[in-house]
Amino acid sequence: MSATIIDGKAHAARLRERIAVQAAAFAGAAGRAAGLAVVLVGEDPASAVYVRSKGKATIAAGMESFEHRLPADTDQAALIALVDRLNADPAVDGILVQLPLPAHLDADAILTRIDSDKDVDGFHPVNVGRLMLGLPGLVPCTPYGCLLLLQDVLGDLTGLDAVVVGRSNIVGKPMAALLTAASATVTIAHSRTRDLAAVVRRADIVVAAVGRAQMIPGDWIKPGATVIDVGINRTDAGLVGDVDFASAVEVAGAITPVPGGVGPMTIACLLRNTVVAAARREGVPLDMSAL
Ligand SMILES: Nc1nc(=O)c2c([nH]1)NC[C@@H]1CN(c3ccc(C(=O)N[C@@H](CCC(=O)O)C(=O)O)cc3)C=[N+]21
Repeated sequence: MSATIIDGKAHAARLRERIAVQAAAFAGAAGRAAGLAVVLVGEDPASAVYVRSKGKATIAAGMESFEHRLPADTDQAALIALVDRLNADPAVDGILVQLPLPAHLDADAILTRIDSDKDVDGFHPVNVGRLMLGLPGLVPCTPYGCLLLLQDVLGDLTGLDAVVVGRSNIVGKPMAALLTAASATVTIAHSRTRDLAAVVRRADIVVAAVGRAQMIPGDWIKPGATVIDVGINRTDAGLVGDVDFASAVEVAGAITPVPGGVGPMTIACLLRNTVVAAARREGVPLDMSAL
């Protein structure tokens, strides 16, 4: 039996339509479009591609896009000065500083400098704290997109066994927090986990976010489990996930492809966070059930 393929691209397109409705409602009430500023330091080609598709999606959703491209040798003070300017700019509701930054820059200091109410990545310590406490805030885009896909496939997640493979600040840790808040039973596994195969095998939900090409084979997957593959690995064979799709699709109940799974949801959730941030800043009510 072959798994249902979770169409992240189609799901993201529907979400972007609903966001566009809310973005128009915001613009009508506030007298201006919601604005997203993206900062790219250096010219990593993959980052440039992502920034471009994000800019297009922002405009298509009826929001304003501000792009700031800085040379690779930009120093900390100059980047801090730009963040301060964007923090103070009333037309900017969301700020995203593309990661990874060149090694000579202190990424933590930059992310902490962003106004937490404009932190559409949800990486600021204040938003991380809000997520852990269950307070309203801005939630990291990739894990939020994964949660939406899981709820679409499974409905209520209460009591389900979820294993998150990977403990990064941008995916693994916030993913575990969201699944916990959704009343799943959550295990965070990582490179030091003993008998990872056995840990993954007991999961109803597997979220793979380790960044190692095809490291989770189908025979680790419990029959019928839902598999969310966050990995985007460029190999000679093209773009592949952290899950070995060919073998996993034969065992899973549902699985995201790479590309066309989680990636498009990340961008849609960035737009979602931008309109949510804009509405909170201006005190405009939104239909959050649409988002
Ligand atoms: N501050 C920050 N926030 C981010 O959210 C962030 C970041 N930095 N740095 C880079 C990563 C990567 N990322 C992706 C988003 C969408 C796709 C995406 O839409 N991928 C498509 C196409 C992939 C392709 O063809 O290259 C897919 O999976 O179907 C990929 C990658 C966001 N990131």
